[in-house]
Amino acid sequence: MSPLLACSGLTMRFGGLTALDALDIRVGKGETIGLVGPNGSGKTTFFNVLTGLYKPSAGAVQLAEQDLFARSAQEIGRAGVARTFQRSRLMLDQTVFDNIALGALGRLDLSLLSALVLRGRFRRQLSELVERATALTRRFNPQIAANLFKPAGSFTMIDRRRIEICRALVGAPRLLLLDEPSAGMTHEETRALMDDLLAFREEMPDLAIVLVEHEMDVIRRISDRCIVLNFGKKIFEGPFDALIADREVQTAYLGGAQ
Ligand SMILES: Nc1ncnc2c1ncn2[C@@H]1O[C@H](COP(=O)(O)OP(=O)(O)OP(=O)(O)O)[C@@H](O)[C@H]1O
Repeated sequence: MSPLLACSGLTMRFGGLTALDALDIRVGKGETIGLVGPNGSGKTTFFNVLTGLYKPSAGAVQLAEQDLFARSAQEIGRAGVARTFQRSRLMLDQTVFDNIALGALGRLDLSLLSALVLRGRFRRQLSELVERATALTRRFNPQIAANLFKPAGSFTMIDRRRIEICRALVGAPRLLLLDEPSAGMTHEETRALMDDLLAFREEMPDLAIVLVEHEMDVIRRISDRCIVLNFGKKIFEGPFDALIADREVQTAYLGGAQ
């Protein structure tokens, strides 16, 4: 069976710097991949290329056999790729609902024609979106669902992360890219968020996840398979236990690789 995501020879150059070097990465439907590597190894660049923020220099990207190489961020989003960012991108003075609704923009018809002429359909779309946002946030924390129209800034750090994940999920993606969800959180908060994600995966078994994370405990708990990057190259692919034992990975983390 062909994988959900298939990247081959994926390369991203910034002038003389090769940030992604002929990467071959495959992700199956429902699989969770832990993507690790030292600082500057290309993890976020991989996400930026996959989501259309950067135009790759060479290679091929397919999602469910649909060619996504160098497509626009909107097209890629519509094809089913969603992400969260390392640094929060929530609009803190806007409501939780407004923040989550942004994740569904590509799938809604928000044209003036729709708003003026097809008012019934427009209202239906909006109320469906409120229902979806309520259901999603309730899975993570009922308190968020109960306060959907309060500003996102009035929530704790972990709830803000949950809201960001809900924003990524509201468009019903097939592939979810999580960029260091534990950043800025305590160990307890990280553990609670991982519990959420594990519970979530049970409910959405077809959703594929690529998780960038420095916390090895998180990678161990949540990944079906791990991939390690170093200087934009894939240096390891396999189960977590083998990653920990791998000499090249150890050298990359301790420095002095290459
Ligand atoms: N827009 C850009 N312009 C020029 N160089 C860039 C750009 N984005 C990333 N890079 C470079 O590409 C390389 C990979 O960076 P990237 O942010 O993808 O690494 P990372 O593995 O995500 O690191 P970290 O773990 O610190 O987030 C780095 O050398 C970085 O400086």
